[in-house]
Amino acid sequence: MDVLKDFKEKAASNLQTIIFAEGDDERIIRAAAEVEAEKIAKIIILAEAESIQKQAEEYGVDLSGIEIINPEKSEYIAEFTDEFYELRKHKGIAKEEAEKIVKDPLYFATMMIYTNKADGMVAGAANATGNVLRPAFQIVKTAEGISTVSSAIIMVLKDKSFGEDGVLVVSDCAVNPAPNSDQLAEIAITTADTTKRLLGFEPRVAMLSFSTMGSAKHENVDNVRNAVGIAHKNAPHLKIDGEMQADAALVESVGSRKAPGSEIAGKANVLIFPDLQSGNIGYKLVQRLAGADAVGPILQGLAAPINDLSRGCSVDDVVNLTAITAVQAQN
Ligand SMILES: CC(C)(COP(=O)(O)OP(=O)(O)OC[C@H]1O[C@@H](n2cnc3c(N)ncnc32)[C@H](O)[C@@H]1OP(=O)(O)O)[C@@H](O)C(=O)NCCC(=O)NCCS
Ligand SMILES: CC(=O)OP(=O)(O)O
Repeated sequence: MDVLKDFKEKAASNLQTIIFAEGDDERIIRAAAEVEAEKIAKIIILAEAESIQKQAEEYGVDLSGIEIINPEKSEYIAEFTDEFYELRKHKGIAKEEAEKIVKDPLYFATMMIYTNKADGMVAGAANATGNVLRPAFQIVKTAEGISTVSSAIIMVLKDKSFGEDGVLVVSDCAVNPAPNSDQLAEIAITTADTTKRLLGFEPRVAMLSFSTMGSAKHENVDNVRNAVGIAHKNAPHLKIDGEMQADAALVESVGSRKAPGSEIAGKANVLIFPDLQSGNIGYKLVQRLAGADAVGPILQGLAAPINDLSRGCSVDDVVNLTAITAVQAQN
């Protein structure tokens, strides 16, 4: 299974328009040229035309075929101001403030999605996650039936004995700092759905903790245990189990000792972290120490495909996340 190659091929089979909001970042410029050259998606990039062309020349990359829009001077500003004002006037926003906000590249790009001028968006190489999330929450909002937006990361490991032939989906590593049991259950169910949709394999979801099946007592453990109960009630068809430690989730011999009888222990291919501290730290440790590819964060539960990057991303990370965003946009 070469999931990253598969995403690129699927994206190329039905080209979507993806907008990059951070046109002054070298990795974004290089990735835009690569995505266009490999015909993974059609790219719109937000930048000042002269300045980005100068940068592209300096890097020796070709941006021909890529649409460049300067939000400050765009013909869409009046339309976006009116639309954004309508969306946010209940929060007491003034028209002048709305105009200033939609010129911000992250808001402008999100308005491009909202008004169907682009199919998906990738940002976060130069901006912290919260700055990418806020316009998404305010403008495109949540998909039907979703109350908590979260994120999934596809981890492609060197060791194929873990997860699904070396692929693990982990969540939530980017959005919810301290999810309660209801939110944790929703994160687990949504991540199982993302796994099935994007990767096609049957999710086996482990709800992680520092305790396995009652081995430790603490309110944080209770939060995870309650989430497992809620997830079972709300999605009885899904294979979800816990609470369990990471070794019990991933290693058969440990899983059978700590959680005998569990159909997930030792076989998990989806890991749900109990909170954002463990999730964000956990995925970065595996990425950096085990040399895994970490694609995402892929936002789940938004009404449109808008995805975040880590500021530590490489050009390859941007290209891979763009392919996934394009595949999401096809659905
Ligand atoms: C997501 C985040 C930016 C929102 O926090 P905030 O700026 O304090 O915003 P608020 O809580 O006031 O919410 C802003 C809006 O987003 C909505 N919202 C917040 N979290 C949400 C979630 N998880 N799902 C859906 N909607 C959400 C709120 O309902 C609100 O909507 P409204 O403005 O229409 O009323 C914040 O939770 C955050 O910073 N998360 C951590 C991001 C991060 O640093 N990750 C680590 C690196 S990847
Ligand atoms: C996902 C993430 O951790 O993003 P950043 O590195 O930009 O904070």
